[in-house]
Amino acid sequence: GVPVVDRDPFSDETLTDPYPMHEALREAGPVAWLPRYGVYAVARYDEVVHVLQNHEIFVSGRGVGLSDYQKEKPWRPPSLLLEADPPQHTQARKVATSVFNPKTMRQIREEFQDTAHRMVEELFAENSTVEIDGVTDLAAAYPLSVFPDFIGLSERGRENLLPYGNMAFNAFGPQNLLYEQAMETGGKAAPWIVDQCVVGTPKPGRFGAALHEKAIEAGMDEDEAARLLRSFLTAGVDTTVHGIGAALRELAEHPEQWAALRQDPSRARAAFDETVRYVSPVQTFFRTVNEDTRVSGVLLPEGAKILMFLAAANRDPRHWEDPDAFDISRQASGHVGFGFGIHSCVGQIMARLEGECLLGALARKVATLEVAGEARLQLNNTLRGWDSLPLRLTAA
Ligand code: HEM
Ligand SMILES: O=C(O)c1ccc(C2CC2)cc1
Repeated sequence: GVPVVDRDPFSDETLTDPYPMHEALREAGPVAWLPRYGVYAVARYDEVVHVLQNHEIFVSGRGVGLSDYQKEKPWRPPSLLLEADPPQHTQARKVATSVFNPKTMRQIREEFQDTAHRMVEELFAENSTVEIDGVTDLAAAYPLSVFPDFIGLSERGRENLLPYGNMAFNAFGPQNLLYEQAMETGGKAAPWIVDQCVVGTPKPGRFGAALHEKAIEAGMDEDEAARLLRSFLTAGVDTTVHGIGAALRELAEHPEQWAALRQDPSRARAAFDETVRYVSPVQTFFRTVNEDTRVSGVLLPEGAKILMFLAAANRDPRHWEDPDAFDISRQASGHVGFGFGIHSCVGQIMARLEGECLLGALARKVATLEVAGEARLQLNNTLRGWDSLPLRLTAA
């Protein structure tokens, strides 16, 4: 029979320190059974990639959280990207990438770089040694400074973005206390998000309006065009905040890696990518088995939910050399921190741009980056990231 791993991936204890569970899951076998939630689990690199690649069998249209949309009502109208299968997904993805693409990133690169440099400079306005909170002062401040303007959101109400994203990411998990609390707080942020997605609301000439135009051109109605933009507001902020926060934490915890980045700031993009592999800000996602199938000999019946441990796959010793080493010179390509296959992250080009700009600015302007106190995790059913990160920085 299938190896049973009787652990709760969504408990505060496991969310705080998931590594023993990742090891237990990888060692249990290619597929495991989680009796706590009645779902299958894959934690080895090869099996996670197998599930992500076979999107006709392991579908997204029935929800990529614990809830099966064929059996339960979604908490909000399903995403046209994340919670859709071909052919609907194919059309939405084509519209998304017609505006969200490398050319667009080249157009905004200078603006993103200037904002990062200015933000790092301002840290040292009063003193050449400062103590900051790496989350509020940098990891959250930077994405919230560049992303809403890029989309063309109204100046007022941007404080709704993080709570709304936090709700969406908790909603992929079970209806535990984290879920309930996030739905309460995020529910208050939802009206502003919904309003900002309405066709005609985003500032003309910015990405939100451009996306709407392309969606309407492609034959979507205004509700679909609004829902497509909702995807970017949902996924576009909490993820990069946690990705950048994770990079600051790991660089402060590994002085030799900080020194390597200082020595060559052009390694900033690679440092961010290694962070996404090593920390995996998006820890897990589900798929639903759409027809009886076998994975490494294990029969998975139609209707089964399968939980993919992206973070465990990103440290699988069967795939990675010295997986638990944070090494910015590693060739991290192929990691599943941004997913894999047809649903792979459509925003990764922006996440990488933000990470590269912020870490590059730090590497050029900051001599030392040190931990200055106890960091505090922000627990979430899907995301791993810091709530606060005391750091001490000295200017170069
Ligand atoms: C460090 C930052 C980020 C991480 C770790 C991340 C991670 C992921 C992962 C793992 C997936 C695959 C989900 C699945 O297979 O079901 C995904 C998809 C997606 N991401 Fe990201 N993401 C990040 C940043 C962003 C940003 C900045 C945006 C938008 C501006 C974004 C928008 C999306 C969208 C729309 C999808 C769905 C794509 C589809 O289903 O075709 N993400 N992301
Ligand atoms: O389309 C969406 O609403 C959406 C929500 C969350 C994500 C996570 C994976 C980053 C992606 C897309």
